[in-house]
Amino acid sequence: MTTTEQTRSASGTGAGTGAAISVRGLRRTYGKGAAAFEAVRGVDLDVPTGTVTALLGTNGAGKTSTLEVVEGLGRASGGTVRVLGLDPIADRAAVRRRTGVLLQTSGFSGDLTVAETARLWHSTLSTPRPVDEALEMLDLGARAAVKVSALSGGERRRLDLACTLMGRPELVFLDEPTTGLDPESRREVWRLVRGLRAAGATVLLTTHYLEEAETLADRLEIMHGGRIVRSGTAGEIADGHPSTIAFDRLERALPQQLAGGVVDPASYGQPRTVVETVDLQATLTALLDWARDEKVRLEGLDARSASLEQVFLAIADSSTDDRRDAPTAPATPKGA
Ligand SMILES: Nc1ncnc2c1ncn2[C@@H]1O[C@H](COP(=O)(O)OP(=O)(O)OP(=O)(O)O)[C@@H](O)[C@H]1O
Repeated sequence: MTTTEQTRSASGTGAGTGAAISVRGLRRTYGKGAAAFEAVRGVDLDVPTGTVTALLGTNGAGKTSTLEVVEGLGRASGGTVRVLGLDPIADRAAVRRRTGVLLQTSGFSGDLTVAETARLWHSTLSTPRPVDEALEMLDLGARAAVKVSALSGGERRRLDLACTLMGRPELVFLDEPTTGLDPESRREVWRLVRGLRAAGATVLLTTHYLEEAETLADRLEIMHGGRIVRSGTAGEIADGHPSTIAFDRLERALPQQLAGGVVDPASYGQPRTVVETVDLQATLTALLDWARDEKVRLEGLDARSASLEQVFLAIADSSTDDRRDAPTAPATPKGA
């Protein structure tokens, strides 16, 4: 059987029938009084049913703090969250039956074998796939008799995933699913995520791998400083950002028309000349025409369209994280 056949198709939650997750004005504050720190500062997020959404962000941006509230594992200080049309805390049992959660660390006991761990997990679920099948899906069949403490980091991550998918969830939360995996295992996880999506499941994942987000996700949400600062497809997000032309430093000045686009190369991590442009073809043509006329050789010439990586680095560099300085909003208990 394929992942597609195995994944429960939720009645009334097929692709295009609305948002599997809807978050409005989400706030989350840690601590109290002068020590209070507002990690999430008014997040709006919609995850359409049957799609994959990637939540990206710099370290400490607030991804896990957001995800925990949506998963029903943490309380919001303000705002509303609906998951499959339900409240993830008040309707925890109903939501849990229909969702699979992969945390950053699973906490499985190292003393149990892979099969024992999977069987234990199996016993907590209402309509799970068979243990053997779940282990085979993650290529762990041959490791069934091995103690969890003896598994490699990548094998442990695959065991976590096998348990997450065992309950045939229609909504799956994956917090950094491929961290610690080798490239081959990472691609295997990507294949599984695509299979889930093809079966009509909804996936919300966090990742630090931009390639992973670009490859897997229908939509990206980029967080910084507790807020979502960019949303859209990878193409939409990169579109508003300039393309770049880079080459080794020259002994002579560039013509005015090109010099205007020269930026600090350090922001691209390069000790070279970097020219930003919103019209790559026109600027590159002007540069090459000038180089030909002036008999200048442009060593190490490199021209590239805007990438998600550039946008991400620009967000991390330029926009400030003002959470530590700002007063926090009054904390309102969820459901109050
Ligand atoms: N229990 C807590 N008490 C106080 N501060 C916390 C707590 N949990 C998280 N934070 C802080 O909230 C901010 C957001 O943390 P969070 O883990 O949500 O970020 P993240 O985007 O998931 O980061 P990473 O990519 O590093 O995992 C960080 O500054 C973090 O130090």
